[in-house]
Amino acid sequence: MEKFIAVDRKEILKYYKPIAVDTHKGIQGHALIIGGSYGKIGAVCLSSKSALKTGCGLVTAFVPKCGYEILQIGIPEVMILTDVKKKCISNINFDFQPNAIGIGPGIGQNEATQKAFLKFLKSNKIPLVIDADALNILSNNKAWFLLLPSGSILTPHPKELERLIGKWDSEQEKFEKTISFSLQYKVIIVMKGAPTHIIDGETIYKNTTGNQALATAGSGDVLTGIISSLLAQLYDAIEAAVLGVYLHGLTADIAVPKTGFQSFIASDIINHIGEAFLSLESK
Ligand SMILES: NC(=O)C1=CN([C@@H]2O[C@H](COP(=O)(O)OP(=O)(O)OC[C@H]3O[C@@H](n4cnc5c(N)ncnc54)[C@H](O)[C@@H]3O)[C@@H](O)[C@H]2O)[C@@H](O)CC1
Ligand SMILES: Nc1ncnc2c1ncn2[C@@H]1O[C@H](COP(=O)(O)OP(=O)(O)O)[C@@H](O)[C@H]1O
Ligand SMILES: [Mg+2]
Repeated sequence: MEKFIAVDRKEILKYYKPIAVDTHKGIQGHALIIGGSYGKIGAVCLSSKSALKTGCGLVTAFVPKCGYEILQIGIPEVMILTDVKKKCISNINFDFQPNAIGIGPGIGQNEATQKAFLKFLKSNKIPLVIDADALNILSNNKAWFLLLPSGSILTPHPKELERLIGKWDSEQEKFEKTISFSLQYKVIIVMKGAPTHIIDGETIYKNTTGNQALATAGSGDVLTGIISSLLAQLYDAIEAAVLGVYLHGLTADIAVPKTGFQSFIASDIINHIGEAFLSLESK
């Protein structure tokens, strides 16, 4: 039996956890963002910066070598690990224990990257947020879904969702197929769109924030960073997905009276995350 929840401010305040006075960066969550390829390092910049701006204590990015200086100079707060290859990821290798991993923004589908992703999935036990080409690679290799830790969060836009579950003839069929997929593989599916729905088995969350300003390059990459950050801060997977989508949309609602729809870009989401949090704190 399906359960439907409208995600408004009242619902969000049930999950939201203010930052403790005596916290420190070592216990505030460490997110790892894995992605990027030649020409698409910007996607990792957007995800990593939004992870920091959503409150996690530490963020490390794993990118191909060509991303090193771009990230180091662009976002000095982010730590960087590089692949042996220059233009794409070929071997995912890190020697610390992140609390959550966001993988996919800008990663591409190079054969070496696909092999590296499979090797990573075979040993990984850390909670995951999976986006963009990491999702597309999985869609082409459905057996790999069995390797995901349960409660992993997938964030497809409609075209990526179609690659995941196949075509649908009606909205109802789209939801039925997504629910079946979520139940079969024990994953949370963030069906990005206008509005975004979050599917957790038979529970459907409908987000109530956001607007057409978000129809801009990189806005999904920012969402991946936001959700990865919340997951690293030890929110439950479903809380991280629902709160992340709500905050992401709220930034656009707050910004649009100042920016208009047209001039709003993905970096404006990042610039308004603070105001989105403040609006949750206000009475
Ligand atoms: N600065 C950067 O480095 C950027 C990198 N990006 C990366 O570029 C890669 C490719 O991503 P794309 O999503 O463009 O490629 P995809 O091929 O997955 O998606 C593009 C296709 O999906 C359709 N589509 C997208 N949103 C839709 C919607 N809401 N309704 C219906 N159809 C929709 C488009 O019309 C197009 O046909 C990803 O790895 C992404 O992370 C992009 O996020 C843009 C910015
Ligand atoms: N018209 C719209 N109204 C509300 N949200 C939108 C609209 N268009 C796009 N979005 C949001 O913007 C994001 C786009 O994600 P995605 O397509 O993955 O972007 P990218 O890959 O360029 O980063 C999603 O969170 C989606 O819900
Ligand atoms: Mg995307």
